[in-house]
Amino acid sequence: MTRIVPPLRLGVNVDHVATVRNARGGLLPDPVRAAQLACAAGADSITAHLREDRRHIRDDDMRRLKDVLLVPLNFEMAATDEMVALAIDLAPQACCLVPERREERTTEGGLDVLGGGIDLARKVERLSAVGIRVSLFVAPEEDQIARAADIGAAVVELHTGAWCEFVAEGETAKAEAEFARLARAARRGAALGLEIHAGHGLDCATAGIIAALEPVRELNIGHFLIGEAIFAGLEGAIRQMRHAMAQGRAAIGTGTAA
Ligand SMILES: CC(=O)[C@@H](O)[C@H](O)COP(=O)(O)O
Ligand SMILES: NCC(=O)COP(=O)(O)O
Repeated sequence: MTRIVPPLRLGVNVDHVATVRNARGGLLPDPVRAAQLACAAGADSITAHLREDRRHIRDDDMRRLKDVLLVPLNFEMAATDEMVALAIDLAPQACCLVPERREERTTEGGLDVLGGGIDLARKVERLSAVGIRVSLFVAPEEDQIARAADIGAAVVELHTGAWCEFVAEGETAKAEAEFARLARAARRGAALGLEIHAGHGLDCATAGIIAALEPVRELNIGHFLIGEAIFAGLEGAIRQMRHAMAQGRAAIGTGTAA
């Protein structure tokens, strides 16, 4: 019997186009132009993280993205009152609530959904009430995922950063243990009715591996693609990524998937 494997979407994160722009001031390179190119190359959605310190994406970038995109915009943001108000005003198709610390170099760890209490639950409710699909960016911890379902999130995005670091450092045993945690978390979330996304630090190799986890429906990838675009162009980088994801997905049901 033929297995119908659900498709895997690619969300392209354009934050680090803005990082390069902001290194010199001015308007170039423009993350909105990168987003349009990414869409032409086959991105299913665009992700942008409006950090509280505006170190890369800025408010005006979010407005312009919302104005021009024909694919869903995934607004990544800290779970603060300021960001919730901005998101409600902008009305993107999706919001991903992430933990944020000013002094961090990049997003460390997952959102503490259990510790977020009623305040986080209310934020999820306010965003959902205006039709925004809410995702919580979490470490692969089953109790956090169960709480995400309890407070009405539609999606969890599993933080793949620790796994990718172990892979890059050649820490094979740690990488295998972390991947097993991701696989368990994905199954548990799907069983609770959550849609499962994954992202952070993925490259073609790791994306190809995680693509073979059937419950995972979307990967959000930025830093690698924007870096690889220097060598292969954005279209070329996205083509390579799509190929890696398709190969990983094709392994499902053949007995060769992880
Ligand atoms: C939450 C997340 O994984 C992405 O937003 C990614 O972190 C890119 O932004 P930073 O590199 O600023 O964390
Ligand atoms: N949510 C993860 C994301 O959008 C991209 O993360 P990265 O590929 O830039 O590390």
